[in-house]
Amino acid sequence: MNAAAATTIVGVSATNNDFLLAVEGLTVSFDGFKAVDDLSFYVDRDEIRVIIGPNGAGKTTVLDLICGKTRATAGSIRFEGRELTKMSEHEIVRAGVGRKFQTPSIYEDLTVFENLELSIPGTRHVFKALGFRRDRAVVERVTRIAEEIFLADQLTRRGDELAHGQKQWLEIGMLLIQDPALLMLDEPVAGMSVAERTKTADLLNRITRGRSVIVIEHDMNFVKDIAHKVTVLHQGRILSEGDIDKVQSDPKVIEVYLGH
Ligand SMILES: Nc1ncnc2c1ncn2[C@@H]1O[C@H](COP(=O)(O)OP(=O)(O)OP(=O)(O)O)[C@@H](O)[C@H]1O
Repeated sequence: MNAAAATTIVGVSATNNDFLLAVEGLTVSFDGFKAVDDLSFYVDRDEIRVIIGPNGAGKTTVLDLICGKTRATAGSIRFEGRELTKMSEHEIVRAGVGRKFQTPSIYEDLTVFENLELSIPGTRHVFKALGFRRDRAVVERVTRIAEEIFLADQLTRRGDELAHGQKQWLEIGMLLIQDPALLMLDEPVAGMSVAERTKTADLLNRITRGRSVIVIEHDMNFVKDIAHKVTVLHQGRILSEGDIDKVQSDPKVIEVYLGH
């Protein structure tokens, strides 16, 4: 069911739990400036949603609001029926929301294996404990994720030895190993080669079985490869929304974004 249909059926507010994420009336003001202004959008289960828009449109701020880094001035963010605006960042992570920032933040002095292992919920303190041994389940889980992110043959390499694209994949893997129901990625292919972008599109298309992904992106070729639906932001509001063809041919979008 799409957002419009849900709104029609339930009337005023589409608090419909069919959606993985329902953002309604979301607003944040910084000293009176509304970076996000009465924004509503809905993300389906297993959907890849791409958010595009000019610089300063509010894209990163929307992700900051969803993950709890920034507090909303008004509005609601319902995720699997739970209200995120009232939860701390840690609670939001535990509820199943993973967020990757623009620059990779892996542990440079640890191996790929160790980076993934440390990201498994609950292993951080076990790792430090005397006599900790890796059990087979951990090894299998790390190996499975490493295969997904094209790093199966890089497990013993240190983070600082990886190429930029490999670091980006490792960070996606560090989120995937936590098995989030919603994964949010801010410009994941920035600085990647064309071949790496193609592999990343393949990776994102594979991982949406059982989870949804929100991606902020400027590279329209990449957007075409992954987007189920595109939301175009401008001045903190939705300028256009729909499939890539609809959005690309929308005169308003061409005027403020694509035509530049
Ligand atoms: N903590 C903050 N305090 C004050 N203003 C902020 C804050 N965070 C964001 N803004 C402002 O809100 C607006 C939206 O910023 P945001 O980073 O969300 O845009 P964006 O669409 O992600 O842009 P870009 O494509 O350049 O990353 C900008 O004008 C920015 O300066």
